[in-house]
Amino acid sequence: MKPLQVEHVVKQYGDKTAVNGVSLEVEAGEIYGLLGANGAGKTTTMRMVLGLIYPDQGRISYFGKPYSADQLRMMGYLPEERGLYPRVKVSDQITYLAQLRGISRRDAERNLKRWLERFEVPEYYDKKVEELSKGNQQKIQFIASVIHHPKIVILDEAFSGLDPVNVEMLKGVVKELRDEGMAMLFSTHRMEHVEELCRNMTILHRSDVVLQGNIKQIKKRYPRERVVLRTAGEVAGLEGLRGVTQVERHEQGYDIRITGEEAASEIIKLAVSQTEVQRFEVMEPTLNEIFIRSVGESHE
Ligand SMILES: Nc1ncnc2c1ncn2[C@@H]1O[C@H](COP(=O)(O)OP(=O)(O)OP(=O)(O)O)[C@@H](O)[C@H]1O
Repeated sequence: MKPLQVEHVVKQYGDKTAVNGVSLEVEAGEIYGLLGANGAGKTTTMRMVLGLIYPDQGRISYFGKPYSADQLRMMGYLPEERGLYPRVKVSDQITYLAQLRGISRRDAERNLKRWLERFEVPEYYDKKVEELSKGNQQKIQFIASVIHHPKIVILDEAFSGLDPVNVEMLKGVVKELRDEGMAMLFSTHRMEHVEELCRNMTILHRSDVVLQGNIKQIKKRYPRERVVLRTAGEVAGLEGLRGVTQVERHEQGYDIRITGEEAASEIIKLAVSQTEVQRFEVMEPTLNEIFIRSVGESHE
């Protein structure tokens, strides 16, 4: 049984369709990317998955069953708008939330201590939330979403407000939870995080699914139109080659836009005839490029 199955869900607010027939499945041990421009329908989809709002049409199942209070206990949610009480002590707040999700106070305290150690901030146990920096509050909010060992977790912009060191730390934790079998629905505007963490994704645009599937396979469907060339010296005449549309010169070499892979072999021939080539690579499109393209295409 899949932890999470969303089938053709539709949600309307008055005559505005916020989500128009979205289907997706998240496996155990998978981080699933949910992407889309502002207003695309991501939050509405996540709220339906959480049972906070009901779909007008379609179905959502959790390990093959419809929504119930038991399902709520096996879910965790990191909302984009953080919602901790500033004046309440971290330990009181998190153990309270954990108890609401069905675990004993003793287990909650033990789990919290373990999590604070994992995040290298054990001293926060007795601190009030308002005493912590924004990034450190974010760690506490993350702990709140996983303290009860949920089987399905929804992470909305999990890394926002964190410095690069803390982003890496939280990424490490997210990967560990994935490897332990958690199913995660991961929504973000940061494509590089999706690229690194997710196997499958859905891109929504104006309430519709515009692109969906395995990220590696999706990338293979798009042409390779960028060449990275690193050389010891100058290469003259790149702009004049057939199929080359743009040449950017950098300290270490060139980034070149091409219309097809034939142009790539002309580039390497020209470069080796003039200087030492240190790196030559015809790049796959980035997820960022694919996102802009698919959202752009659906605009048209
Ligand atoms: N409670 C509501 N009442 C009316 N319209 C709503 C409501 N919630 C969302 N919408 C509309 O539904 C559409 C989808 O909104 P949603 O919040 O799901 O987008 P999103 O993808 O999460 O956007 P963002 O990236 O900006 O958070 C938007 O046009 C929004 O204005």
